[in-house]
Formats: sequence, C-alpha cells, structure tokens
Amino acid sequence: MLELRSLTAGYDRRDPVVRDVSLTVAPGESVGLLGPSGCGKSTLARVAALLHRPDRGRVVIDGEPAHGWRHRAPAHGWRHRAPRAQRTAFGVVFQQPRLSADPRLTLTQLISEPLRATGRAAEAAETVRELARTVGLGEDLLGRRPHEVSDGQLQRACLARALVLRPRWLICDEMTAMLDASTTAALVTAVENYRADSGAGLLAVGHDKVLLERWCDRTVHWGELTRV
Ligand SMILES: Nc1ncnc2c1ncn2[C@@H]1O[C@H](COP(=O)(O)OP(=O)(O)OP(=O)(O)O)[C@@H](O)[C@H]1O
Repeated sequence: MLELRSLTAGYDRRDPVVRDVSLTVAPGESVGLLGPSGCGKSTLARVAALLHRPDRGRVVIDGEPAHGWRHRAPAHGWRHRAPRAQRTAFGVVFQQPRLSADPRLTLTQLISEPLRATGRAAEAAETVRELARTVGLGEDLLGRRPHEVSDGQLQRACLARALVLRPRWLICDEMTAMLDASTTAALVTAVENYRADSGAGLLAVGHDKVLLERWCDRTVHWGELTRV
C-alpha cells in the first residue's frame, strides 16, 4: 500500500501548495490524479516519490513510514536520505524528458544509470536490451545522446530508466503531455505490460481526463483529496 497521509508541502512553509492531502494506492492498483495546471499535482507526485520533503504528513510505503527525502546538500549536489530499499521502490517519469536526462549520457547509459548507482552494472547490457524492446526503442538509438533523438524517443528511454530496478510503485507525472497519440499509446501500453508482469501500483498524474479514465482503475480529482 502506498499511503499519502495528510500531506502539506510546497516551497514556502507559510504558503504551501499542497494542503492536507490524503490518497492511497493499493498494490497493483492504478490511480489517476486529475487537476488543473498549477494546483500542486507535480509537487504531490514528487513528495510521494520521496523527492521532495513535505512540511507535514506522512508517506507510508507498505506499512513503513518514509524516513527521508532527497535534498540538496551544499557542495554535494543531490543526496538521498531515504534507505535504498525505499527509494528504489519507486520509478518516476516526468513530463519533460529533456529536464530529467543528462545530455552527456547515451541512452544506454541513461537507462542503466540506476543499475550502476546500486552496484549492478554487470546486468546493464542485457537489461537495457530487454527494456528497450519493452518500451519500443530501436537498438540503433541506444548509442545516441538526448539531443540526437526525438522527445518521444527520449521519453521512452526515461520510462525504461524508471523500470530498470523493477519498482513496486510507478509515479508518472504528465508522462505523455507533450507526445503524439501513437507515442502516448505505446508508453501507456509499456507501463501496463510492466504492471501486469510485476504487480506494481501506479499513480498517474495529469489533466487529460479521457486518457486517465481510460488508463487507470480509478481517477480522483484534486479537489476530492483535501479533507473537509
Ligand atoms: N521549485 C519551485 N519553487 C517555487 N514554487 C514552485 C516550484 N515548483 C512549483 N512551484 C509552484 O507550486 C505550485 C504548484 O506547482 P505544481 O508543479 O505542483 O502544479 P501542477 O498541478 O503539477 O501543475 P502543472 O499541471 O502545470 O504541471 C505552482 O504555483 C508553482 O508555481
């Protein structure tokens, strides 16, 4: 179970963008979270994936409260305080692949980066080939860098990277917002194939009601999440 309990979060403690929001995703369940632009969906998604520390409230992962969040450490860049088992429980895909892909890496390096970071580089070659097939990325593209591929191709690589550690929870934040209909369908199918195989739960955040209602077991609207 992924439980977001009474979360308050934002960028200014005096004026949080997420206020007392609660949401639960059951194992294997897919939940679509709908809301207008700027309401705080991305912020909530980042808190859920342990990338942004909430001001108040808890994230509870399979009964275990989250212990730490990613934070910026002076002179060290980003550091993660959550235990590895908790942070690798999540695979996250964001709206803009170019902002979340290091331009110096080839797609193979990009996809396998979480394996290298967790001491599993030896598995990279085979796993990347397999995942490239899962997300519909031709092998000829794997040696290219982000500026040499399209947004859709790069987003496929970002999805492959999100799946590489076989997370129990997937958080897709407007994953397909800038993509055409056929790439959207391919990415949604890749996520669903992975979920059917792994039993992972999904929180898909977006503003496309038709897409999320078709994709997910249930959808909730931002306005329903705040306790009254
Ligand atoms: N890093 C940041 N620093 C300060 N304010 C931010 C930051 N990121 C987002 N915000 C503000 O927080 C509010 C919520 O933003 P958020 O991205 O969570 O909304 P959203 O619902 O995901 O919007 P969209 O659908 O447009 O992506 C907005 O008013 C935004 O300007």
